[in-house]
Amino acid sequence: MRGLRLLSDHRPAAGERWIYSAGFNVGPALTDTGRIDVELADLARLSAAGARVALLSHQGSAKDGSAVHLDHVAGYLGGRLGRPVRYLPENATARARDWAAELHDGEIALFGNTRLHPGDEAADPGLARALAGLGDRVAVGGFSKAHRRHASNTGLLDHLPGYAADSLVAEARALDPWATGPGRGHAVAVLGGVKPEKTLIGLTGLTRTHRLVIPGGVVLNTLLAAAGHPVGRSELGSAPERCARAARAVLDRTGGEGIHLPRVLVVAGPDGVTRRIRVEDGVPDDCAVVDFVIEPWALDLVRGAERVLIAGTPGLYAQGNRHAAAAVLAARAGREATTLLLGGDTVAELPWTGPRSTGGGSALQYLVEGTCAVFEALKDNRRRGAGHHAH
Ligand SMILES: Nc1ncnc2c1ncn2[C@@H]1O[C@H](COP(=O)(O)OP(=O)(O)O)[C@@H](O)[C@H]1O
Ligand SMILES: O=C(OP(=O)(O)O)[C@H](O)COP(=O)(O)O
Repeated sequence: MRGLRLLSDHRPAAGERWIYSAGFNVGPALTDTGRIDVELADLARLSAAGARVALLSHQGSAKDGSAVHLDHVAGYLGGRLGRPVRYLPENATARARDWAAELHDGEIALFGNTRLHPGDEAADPGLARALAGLGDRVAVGGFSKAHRRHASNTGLLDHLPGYAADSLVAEARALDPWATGPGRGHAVAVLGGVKPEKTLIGLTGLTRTHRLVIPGGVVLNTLLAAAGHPVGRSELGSAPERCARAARAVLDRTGGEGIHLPRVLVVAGPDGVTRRIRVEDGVPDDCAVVDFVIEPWALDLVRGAERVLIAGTPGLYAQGNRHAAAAVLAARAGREATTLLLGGDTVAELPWTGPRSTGGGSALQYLVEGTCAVFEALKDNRRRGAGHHAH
């Protein structure tokens, strides 16, 4: 965390024009509000000092049409902050810049979902420049996207002086003991979900530091395919070839040692009906892996581990495929404090009261690499004195 400008070191003044880059990647159902709650203290402090805050967040993706407007987040924020938070549905237009210029001292307004622009994820410099027109300084929160180099986080840092929000620093610091804690002898990681980072960073990195990795979700499907098992219509995620190469490299390096490959899988047929099959029989062409059975020896290691990380639901939990997840959680009952859940869907879906991080991919990157793209961009921003010509 050295070399960053910290928001906590800055005493905000009335009338200062801030952009606050947040990670409110939560759908209208607001199933889990953790990603909003972590930003409340920073926002309240800026507002109480009279700063004017143009709040920006991503949600969903332009790639699959899952990005929606964020009225639901503004409503929730207003309730929690005890003051109205308007949702202004644009962010890169002259109109949005006018709205930002008209904010009152202490006002917080949430501007359009940045993921409604394909250019956010493409780190379009023109979009970053337009977004930067909403303020004079940027506070970077949103730890859950700290591994991304997108227009709405690192892109803004090309134009404005950047400050690490307390939320960003606090979430990273909370992970430190999990990165530097016991090594192969004592730690177990459960991987799942659908995003490529679970394989590219999680499987690649955690097999070096953890006694046992239990792959689930797309990580398991990718490993099974890499090991030569037919996987039928199983989900292989958005970067199947890169993940397959990473899985093959892990298998070559480890010979499979320290990795749990199940003998029994739960597959769903085209009608959605599930049944158990043996891995050696292969997943039928019209079926997909949705869950699996963890071997008793592996559950013993989960039970005895000093620390357990769970990054991604190991099965399609929300659709009722809960066998692997339930077995892991049952094995950790009474040891909540040493069991960490990472990521949006994982935290929202699994019934767990222990520690959690709002970041899935970002937390894995931080744990494995010791930093994230956003921290490096903030350091670079400070070195360059970036944006200090700003009004
Ligand atoms: N075998 C599987 N096949 C398809 N999808 C899966 C499978 N296992 C888990 N998933 C999906 O992965 C989602 C979580 O993925 P991801 O976004 O990577 O996790 P997180 O948000 O916790 O980082 C779950 O909501 C679940 O629907
Ligand atoms: O949900 C997120 O990450 P996660 O699924 O790894 O927890 C973040 O909001 C980042 O979103 P993205 O993976 O669409 O860039």
